[in-house]
Amino acid sequence: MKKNSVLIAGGGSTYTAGIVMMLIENRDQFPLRKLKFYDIDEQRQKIVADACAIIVRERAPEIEFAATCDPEEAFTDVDFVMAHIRAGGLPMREKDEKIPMRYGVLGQETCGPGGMAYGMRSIPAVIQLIDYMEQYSPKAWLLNYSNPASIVAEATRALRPDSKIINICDMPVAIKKSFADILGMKDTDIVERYYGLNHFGWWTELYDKDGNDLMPRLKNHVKKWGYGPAGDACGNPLLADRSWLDTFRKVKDVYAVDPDTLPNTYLKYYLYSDYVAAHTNPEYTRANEVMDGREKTVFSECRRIARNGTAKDTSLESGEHAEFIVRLARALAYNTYERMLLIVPNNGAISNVDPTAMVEIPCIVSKRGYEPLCIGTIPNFQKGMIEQQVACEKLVVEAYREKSYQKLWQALTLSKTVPSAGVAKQILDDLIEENREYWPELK
Ligand SMILES: NC(=O)c1ccc[n+]([C@@H]2O[C@H](COP(=O)([O-])OP(=O)(O)OC[C@H]3O[C@@H](n4cnc5c(N)ncnc54)[C@H](O)[C@@H]3O)[C@@H](O)[C@H]2O)c1
Ligand SMILES: O=P(O)(O)OC[C@H]1O[C@H](O[C@H]2[C@H](O)[C@@H](O)[C@@H](O)O[C@@H]2CO)[C@H](O)[C@@H](O)[C@@H]1O
Ligand SMILES: [Mn+2]
Repeated sequence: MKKNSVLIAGGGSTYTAGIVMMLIENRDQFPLRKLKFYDIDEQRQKIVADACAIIVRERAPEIEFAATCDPEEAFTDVDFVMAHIRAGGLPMREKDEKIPMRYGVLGQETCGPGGMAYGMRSIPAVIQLIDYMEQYSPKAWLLNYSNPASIVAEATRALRPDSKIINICDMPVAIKKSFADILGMKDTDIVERYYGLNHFGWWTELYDKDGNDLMPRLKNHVKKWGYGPAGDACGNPLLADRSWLDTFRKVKDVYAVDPDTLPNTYLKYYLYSDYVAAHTNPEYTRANEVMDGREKTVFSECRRIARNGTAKDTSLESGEHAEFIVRLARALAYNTYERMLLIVPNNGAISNVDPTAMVEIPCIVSKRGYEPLCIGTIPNFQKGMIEQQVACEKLVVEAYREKSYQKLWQALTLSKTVPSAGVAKQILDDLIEENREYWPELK
């Protein structure tokens, strides 16, 4: 079996250690020869890298490990780049979330004005990663988690159409784990049909390996509990965070709008934007929760490992985020023909949606890349929502390319989360002020 060289871009991410654990645990199926980290923040990356160097040394000493901020060293001799960078870091996420709330509009990492602001920062950063990869390892694949994945995907389609990049999201995988918990099954035994945009999609069919329909049982549960557990019992670590449990519960109301399908949790931001805005503390948003929670937990554990010189008793662990990206790399490297949800050019897969939209749909993955499955015609409700959202995302990318204030204003105005062009303009003007370091100067 050929051994792989993997580069994790965004080495200082709170998710990096989880991916390292997953790569080590799965090296019989996806063998590694080299593992490198790349980041623009040397100090932040060092916290994670010092711990991961110990983990690799103790558990898989045959893997050559390095962490660097030098693009040439990072991107040379690489088979896969796994990217999860956050342009502007968590402090800018906090601004994305808080600025729209000044005007009564919800603030979210990937949805609405906050998502668009983040998109304007992420586009050049992810394009830069592609260019480094193509310069130093032109045969490599870039598997990208960096958000907002929809806008990033549209930008890569428009600006680097021939590049070997696949944009992905772990939300459907995480939701599928909830389906499995609800049904008392393994998630790998559930087959799905799903379509939409990133953080904006619907399941139309879920069945088991014998072809039995799982939708009726799931719908009965969702009507009462959303995607949360029945009652208070909960073994899912994600739902230990109150805000995630609320989101999983709110699916009950999102589902009620279209009981023929099961929705992605993120649709609450579009269908219940007033409720979300009214139920968010404008002084303490999700970015604050993450800085006080996941970031502190992961970094203090990394520092503890480095201090003790061992990771034998570590609490660091991998989850579905790591599992999904490693499975994707394995399918590309070893031709497994695995069926996975990817964000890809529509190209007719959803026949009544713009062929140039970047859609999230099931694909078959092999050494030759991905082959999307055909979805066919979708109903007017989903079609209308998708078209509005695709227009927003395309306008953000056009605004970035043309440095156009007008187009970014149109993008914000068109978002289902924003009540008027006047409010859109106020939010945009504040976002421009706070993003001067990251956005092109708009004309
Ligand atoms: N697609 C998905 O479903 C999914 C799931 C989880 C997380 N994410 C995304 O993963 C990313 C990381 O999340 P996090 O909470 O760990 O963030 P984080 O801020 O903890 O880590 C991101 C890292 O990226 C680095 N970085 C920023 N700009 C960079 C650049 N231009 N080049 C190289 N490195 C750069 C930062 O220095 C930081 O160390 C975010 O974009 C988040 O939205 C996506
Ligand atoms: O608010 P955050 O930073 O905790 O989460 C934002 C991300 O949420 C989704 O990712 C989930 C993921 O689905 C789950 O499997 C687990 O890994 O937790 C993640 C959240 O921490 C979403 O898909 C991402 O795009 C968001 O960045
Ligand atoms: Mn996602």
